Amino acid sequence: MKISVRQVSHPDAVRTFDTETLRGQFLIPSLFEADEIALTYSHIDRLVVGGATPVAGPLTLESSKEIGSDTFLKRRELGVVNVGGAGRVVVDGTAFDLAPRDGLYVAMGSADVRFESADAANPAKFYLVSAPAHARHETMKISLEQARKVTLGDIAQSNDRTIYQMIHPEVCRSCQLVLGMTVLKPNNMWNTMPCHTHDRRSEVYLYFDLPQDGRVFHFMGEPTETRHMVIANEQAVLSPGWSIHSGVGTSNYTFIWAMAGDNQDFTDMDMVPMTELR
Ligand SMILES: O=C[C@H](O)[C@@H](O)CC(=O)C(=O)O
Ligand SMILES: [Zn+2]
Repeated sequence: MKISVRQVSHPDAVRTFDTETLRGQFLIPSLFEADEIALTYSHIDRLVVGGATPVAGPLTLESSKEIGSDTFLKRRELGVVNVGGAGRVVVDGTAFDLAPRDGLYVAMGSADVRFESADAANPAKFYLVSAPAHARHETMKISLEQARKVTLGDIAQSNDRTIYQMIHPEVCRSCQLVLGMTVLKPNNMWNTMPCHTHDRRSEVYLYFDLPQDGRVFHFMGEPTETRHMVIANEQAVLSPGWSIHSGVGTSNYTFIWAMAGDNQDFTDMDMVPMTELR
């Protein structure tokens, strides 16, 4: 297991960042490395973001100095979504089979968490997002069928999409984490435009289902100081509460959004009028 730490950036500093600095602060370029649990510990709401990619054998979630507890989930909760081939997560001896796109909420206090692939030739890729927690809620598998579905957008604005709310108060209880998957229909490229901020919560996006040479132009920054990052398949981007988070792809794609902070109200967004954007 490896873990790297990202400190926070003040929005006044971000105005001066060049491309490399911007990417160094906000882009997580590599999450799914064979036989590795690769994590980024961000100080925005202490979100830990990464991937577990078991190929040769199972992988175990370990704690570390950065986490500060003897087990990773002693004071944390974890959201998992499988974006690879079929796999299994074993939580304190209970096995949860995760087909592609299945999610799992792992309760605070779970001591032993293992990740396995069903087929080494088509390994599972477990996307992981963890936030600090103060109470135990039950570990629960969440398929897309169980998720709360919201359809938004239309093809004329190239943003016809389905939002699957997976870790959400109406689906699966959690302390802080709210997580889901947004699937754009073919010929639709835009997500989250008109855009928003929510200073009460930080957010992280994982973009996937892009072809090898496909890219998402992801927009971030204060509404009057927008910047972009060019993002490839299976890369993640951190979004502090003050930043917009929206993107347009060279083809349609899927992304997983996850949030933590002061509330779990998905609709608590400060919409940015188009006239305000710069
Ligand atoms: O705060 C909510 C998040 O930004 C996303 O859920 C938005 C999203 O999935 C979309 O518009 O497609
Ligand atoms: Zn948002």
